Amino acid sequence: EDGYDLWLRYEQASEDLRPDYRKQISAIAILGDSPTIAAARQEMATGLAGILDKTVTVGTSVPRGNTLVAGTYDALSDLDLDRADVGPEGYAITQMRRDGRILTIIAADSDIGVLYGTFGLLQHMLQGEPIAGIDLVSRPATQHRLLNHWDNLDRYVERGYAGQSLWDWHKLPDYRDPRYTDYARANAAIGVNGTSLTNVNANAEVLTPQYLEKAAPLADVFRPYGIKVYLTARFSAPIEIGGLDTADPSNEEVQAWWEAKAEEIYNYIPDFGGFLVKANSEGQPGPQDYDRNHADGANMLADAVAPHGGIVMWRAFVYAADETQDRAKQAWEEFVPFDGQFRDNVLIQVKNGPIDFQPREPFSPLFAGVEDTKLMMEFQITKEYLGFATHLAYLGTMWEETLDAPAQRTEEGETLTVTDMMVSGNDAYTVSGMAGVANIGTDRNWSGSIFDQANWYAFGRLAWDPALDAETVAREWAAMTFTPDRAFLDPVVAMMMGSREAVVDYMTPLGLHHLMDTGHHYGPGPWVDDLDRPDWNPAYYHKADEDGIGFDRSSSGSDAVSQYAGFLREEWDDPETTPDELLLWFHHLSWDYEMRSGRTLWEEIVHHYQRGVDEVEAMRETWDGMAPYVDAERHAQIADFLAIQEKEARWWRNACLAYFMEVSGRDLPDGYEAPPHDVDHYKSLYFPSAPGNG
Ligand SMILES: CO[C@H]1[C@H](O)[C@@H](O)[C@H](O)O[C@@H]1C(=O)O
Repeated sequence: EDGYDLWLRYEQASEDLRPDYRKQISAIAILGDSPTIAAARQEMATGLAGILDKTVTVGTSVPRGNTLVAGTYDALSDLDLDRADVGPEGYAITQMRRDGRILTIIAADSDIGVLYGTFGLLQHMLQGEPIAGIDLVSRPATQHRLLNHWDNLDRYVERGYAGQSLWDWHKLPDYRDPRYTDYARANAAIGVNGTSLTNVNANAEVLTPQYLEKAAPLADVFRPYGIKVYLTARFSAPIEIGGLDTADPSNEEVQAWWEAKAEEIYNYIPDFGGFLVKANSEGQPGPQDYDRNHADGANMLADAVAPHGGIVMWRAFVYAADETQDRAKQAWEEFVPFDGQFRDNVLIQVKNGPIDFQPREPFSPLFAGVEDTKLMMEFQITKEYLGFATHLAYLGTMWEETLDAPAQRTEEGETLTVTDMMVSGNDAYTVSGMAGVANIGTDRNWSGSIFDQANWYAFGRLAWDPALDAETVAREWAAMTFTPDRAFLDPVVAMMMGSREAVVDYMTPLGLHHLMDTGHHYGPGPWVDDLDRPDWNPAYYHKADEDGIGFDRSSSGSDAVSQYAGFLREEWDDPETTPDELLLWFHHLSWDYEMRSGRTLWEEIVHHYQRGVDEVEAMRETWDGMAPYVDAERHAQIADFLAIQEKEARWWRNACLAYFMEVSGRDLPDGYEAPPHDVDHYKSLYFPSAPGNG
């Protein structure tokens, strides 16, 4: 057991369920004849053979007996079904009795809906649910559900902790690694329908014929699984590979170059999804280099792909040239003035928080800042700031917290969440999307650790249905990855549900952020204060001195709080009403500030760092007790990684506390163990061979 099969392990159903499943599914047919239907047939055969533990053939016409039958409503017209409102990608699964036999029916409007429904039924069974009387409809809430790979053409993955890039450009186009198919299956199983193959720190080369020829077979492999290929567009490509001397979006030659380039790409990949762009951020070229704005840049690319049905995802992760202003405010300031000026096929892709994928941030104020601009969520599945692949941190809770956060109030007093803002508009489905920065590489288990697979899974599920709760998703995943046995699921799901908060506690509690060491972003570095840009330094973010700690973003500080809706501005402007979780994000407070708990701020900080370590100890204990339910190989790897996590949770706790003790001149309150070393020791540690550096 090496984790390769992800959520597609198709273990046989329990003794309680198997006889009944077998009785209700004595014959199987999937009607239709596209490559997508063929993929559904193949998946159904493989899946049911495992679950029912018998040889399974999937026919192409409705057989006799208790039958499972799948197809589009058109293909199933003989059955005269009531059509459910499943939309272009959704499906319905129902049961009915006909002529004394049981029919289990998967129906959809499209072939891809049939494939999603196939996965849906298999997953239902893998999660240990009965199928008698099954009656469900599932359709995605968002239209574009994409993985973003930060993969370089030399197969190095930026912030990747799971080996090399899957895309073997050297052997493409001639060799189509079977792994590409498994990647497509795993993604289709969770509803992901797009993949951007290359790093947002883009290399223009990928747009040359040499690479397009290699990207085309990837698109061919993914197509039956409903997955479109996207590429990152380097804004200066017209200069680098086009021989022009400018990339100015108002220049007609530049526009014509992109139009021709789009045309060329669509010749290789007829259903190419479009471009993902990082511009004017961290040294990437962009329209501002020519005194143009984000809308000018995005619209030029949007016009080039529009005739072919493509979209542009333009990232809002920007760094303003003015490095003295609060970085948390920058995206809002660069995008809100252009609200309403972006083309219809442009989505602005916004990181969940205003800074950068920290263990906890408030949601990005952009989500409530624009009215006539389509926004899409960007989550980071790869755990750049949450312990890479070794630390167990289930991110479903973090994403749920963002998606469900109240963001705006209507005139009628109705509260709208971030999800509401993201999918708002007349036809939410057609104007919305979610992107996840992939954690996938060539490691046998794909994600660098078994539990990191849960984050890939949760991303897909929440992109499909942002209203799902994180616990349900964790349960689904754990049941399919290990066992639906409740004696395993209850403790393990509880462990997953608390895991991200443990990381917050031992890394950056109470609204602290960006305390990691520079470059690798793995270990603690709160003392770092000498990097070129002020806003690269942890010291810029925590502002700890002998009097207090925290970043004042209230109306008397940077006033970032005013980028939020009135009801939030009011709540967060005052430390007394700001929730503890965001306290030091918005306020600079004295070490003696009295917390709701009755502790002083200093005591509270210490309490959280300790709690984080305790929590990881408890996770190890939980996992030790799970040995009877998990194969030895996976159990041991997870146990080893938890041991690493505990060691490093202590490292974070001790290093941060030693540093804060030094700047504040305080000792630890009674009952807490002092860090074994002073801060100089932690400063002198360095982290060798960190993967994933930018
Ligand atoms: C791709 O660059 C990344 C960079 O490695 C990462 O450290 C930062 O968090 O975010 C950047 C971004 O999101 O563009």
